Amino acid sequence: MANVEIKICGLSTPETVDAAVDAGATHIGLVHYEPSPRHVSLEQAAALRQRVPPRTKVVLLLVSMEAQPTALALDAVRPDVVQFHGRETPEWLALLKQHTPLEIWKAIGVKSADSLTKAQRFKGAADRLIYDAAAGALPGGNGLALDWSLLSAFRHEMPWGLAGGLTPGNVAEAIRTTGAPLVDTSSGVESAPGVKDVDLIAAFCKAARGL
Ligand SMILES: O=C(O)c1ccccc1NCC(=O)[C@H](O)[C@H](O)COP(=O)(O)O
Repeated sequence: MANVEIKICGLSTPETVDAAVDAGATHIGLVHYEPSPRHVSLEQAAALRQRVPPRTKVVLLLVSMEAQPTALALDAVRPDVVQFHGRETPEWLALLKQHTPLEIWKAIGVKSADSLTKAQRFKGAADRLIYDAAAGALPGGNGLALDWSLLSAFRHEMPWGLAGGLTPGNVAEAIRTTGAPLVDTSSGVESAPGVKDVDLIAAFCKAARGL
């Protein structure tokens, strides 16, 4: 578990970005999606991005945005990775890939083993798949876990990560069960929706590393 990558998602304040970086998160996520309690404007996202040292990668989350606003968002924030969490198709992502050097991640809502098989159509279009629980009230960030046994039984052909309902208390077991090379949390390190807790962020990173 020592080498597992850790993404702390839905950060919206300088203090919690610093806490994630200090705790050794490999990625921090900024959600640009107005209905989310974790939404940050492009201006806020760009300012938070500036605080992050090069060893920590910045992931900008977008949901079903058109091409022009996507390009504007990437230009304003200049993330290392763009994660799509909506209805984006492999064709759309493949087109975007021709126009940006950024890493492209695609979130997949997992309901059954079939969800994993179907997600392989993103091969060549996305650089990594993030397996999350199926969408609830929001496309992501619902604090719901997927059935981890589906992932342990699957032959992964693409780089991937595990999201959905991960907490400091269950992340070690999730890694043991699924073999996830990257774990991603949002509500599991919050004291209320959209309010990140610096102690929970530190505890999550420690637990993910098996410390
Ligand atoms: O976090 C949000 O509010 C959000 C809103 C819209 C799209 C995606 C969103 N989050 C994406 C993430 O990568 C979360 O970390 C992932 O869904 C896990 O969330 P959680 O189950 O709360 O840990």
